[in-house]
Amino acid sequence: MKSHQIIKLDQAFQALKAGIIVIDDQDAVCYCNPAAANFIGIDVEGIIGKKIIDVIPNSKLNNVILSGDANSDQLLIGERMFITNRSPINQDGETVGAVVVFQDGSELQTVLSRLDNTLNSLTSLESIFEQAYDGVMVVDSKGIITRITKSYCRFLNIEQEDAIGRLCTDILPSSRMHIVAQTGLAEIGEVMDINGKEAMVMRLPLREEGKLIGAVGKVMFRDVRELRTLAEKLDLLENKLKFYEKELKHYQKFRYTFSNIIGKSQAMLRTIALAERAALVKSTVLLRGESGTGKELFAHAIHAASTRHDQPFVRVNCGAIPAELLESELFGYEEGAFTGAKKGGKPGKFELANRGTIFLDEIGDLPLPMQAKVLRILQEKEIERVGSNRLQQLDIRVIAATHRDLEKMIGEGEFRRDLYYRLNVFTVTIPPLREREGDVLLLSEHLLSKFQHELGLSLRKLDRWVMELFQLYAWPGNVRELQNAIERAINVAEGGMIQLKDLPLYLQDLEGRRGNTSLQPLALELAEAERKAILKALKTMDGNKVKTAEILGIHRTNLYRKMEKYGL
Ligand SMILES: Nc1ncnc2c1ncn2[C@@H]1O[C@H](COP(=O)(O)OP(=O)(O)OP(=O)(O)O)[C@@H](O)[C@H]1O
Repeated sequence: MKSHQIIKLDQAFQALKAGIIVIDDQDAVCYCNPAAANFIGIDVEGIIGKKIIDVIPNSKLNNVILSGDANSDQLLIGERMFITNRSPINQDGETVGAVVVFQDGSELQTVLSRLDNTLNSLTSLESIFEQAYDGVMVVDSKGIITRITKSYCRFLNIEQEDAIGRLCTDILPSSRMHIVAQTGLAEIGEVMDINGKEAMVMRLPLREEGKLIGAVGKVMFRDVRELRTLAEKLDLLENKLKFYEKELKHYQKFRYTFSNIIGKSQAMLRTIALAERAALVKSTVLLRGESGTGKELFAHAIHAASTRHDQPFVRVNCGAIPAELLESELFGYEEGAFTGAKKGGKPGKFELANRGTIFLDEIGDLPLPMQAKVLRILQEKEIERVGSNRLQQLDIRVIAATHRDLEKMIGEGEFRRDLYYRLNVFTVTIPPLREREGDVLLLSEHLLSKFQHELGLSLRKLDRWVMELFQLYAWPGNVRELQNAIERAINVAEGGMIQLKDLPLYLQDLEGRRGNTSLQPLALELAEAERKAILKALKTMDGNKVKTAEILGIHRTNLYRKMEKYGL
């Protein structure tokens, strides 16, 4: 029975994954199972009978025989680490040998190093939790505080160790963390009283595998007044943004189409037809015509009817931008290009108009040095911001306009001939109002209803004399002048009719030459002839008023008075 048991025990040892070695009191190995032999790397037969020190030099098994005490630790055999357990074997009160059981520790080592890593991450997370978040509290499902940041404790006037383990309402009566931990419903942006201050907080439920396990609360703003200031700032910024967006849209969008151009006279119909053709091609368009004839209106309409209508339309008034700013306005600049340059730089008008149309209004007023630069861009179709050496390709359609006599300017060296040729590809000349038969009344009606609509007034009409005067007058300021006269008249007229007395004084003066009862077209004809004569003389004398007065045979002050009267 006993031997039967021993055989079974030996079989069990043979099968064991752990290594077993037994030594006698002479330190010689008397038993070694296959697992131990495998760990050591020698056959069982080669181990039996050998001194343990020759088999495993650092086994420390002989110490167990000497001390008679069991111990356990880690043992390195070659590169591998083993967990060892050593025990003395006693017989009749004497130590007759020792047994060591060793088990592969590599798996344990992996687990241990993972645990080490986890502990390290936990420490980092703890300090992040402390530092990154100002006031954070975590409670369990019953509302007991399990974690709370030091700064929150300072805010609540409590020690961290006194807070942990307490019910949240014990340290903060207005707390609702226990409720969120029960309902599972987040509360975000709630205002609560903390130590007499209105703070803004958020409370979020914590779940593990779908089950509610507690809640986390965070102070978003210690004092809602901070938030109000912030909101005000944000509001201001939003408003500014909206304003600039609107400005940009307004500025980058066409405002008129051909349908907004009023005119049925032959001269005007021909001009519109030509401009409509210009809209269909990509060529540069040069709009010419006296001031106030509608050149800008045509530029918008041409862009609106072109394939680029959904791209920017950027207008540059070449005469209105100071010469020293013109370059940066047109070409843009890089950050740091000059003192006062905006952070991040600024795109120029050409860049803003990319893929769309640039309208170079008053091109005749462009200073000579800039004419050369603009010409280069029109030729090369690429742009370089001020302070940059990066060229940007441009896809731009150019419409230019001027009321000035470019040919004369070229003769006087004020306008570059090469730029003139570049611009003078598709020229549309808009006739002055006095050459558009019938258009004055048509435009007057249109402008009357437009202004009345804008001002919310009931319909007013032009009386017979005003109509007559409007048709006789030469309108040197063209549609703009007519527009101003009608706007003024609408504002001063009483009743349903606009009369001569409602017109600007210089127009009334023309009318003043008539008799008291009825309009005398002859008087108006005379006035018109006088106006034309003055205009012609002024033109011939290049605007020199002393010479003009001389040639007309009138005194200079008289000339000034008449010029003012005729709006010259
Ligand atoms: N045919 C028209 N129909 C309706 N409104 C017109 C017409 N022509 C001009 N206007 C209006 O007259 C005003 C002057 O027109 P615009 O500014 O286009 O003239 P311009 O030739 O560009 O003048 P300037 O040479 O002084 O810049 C604008 O308010 C415009 O809307």
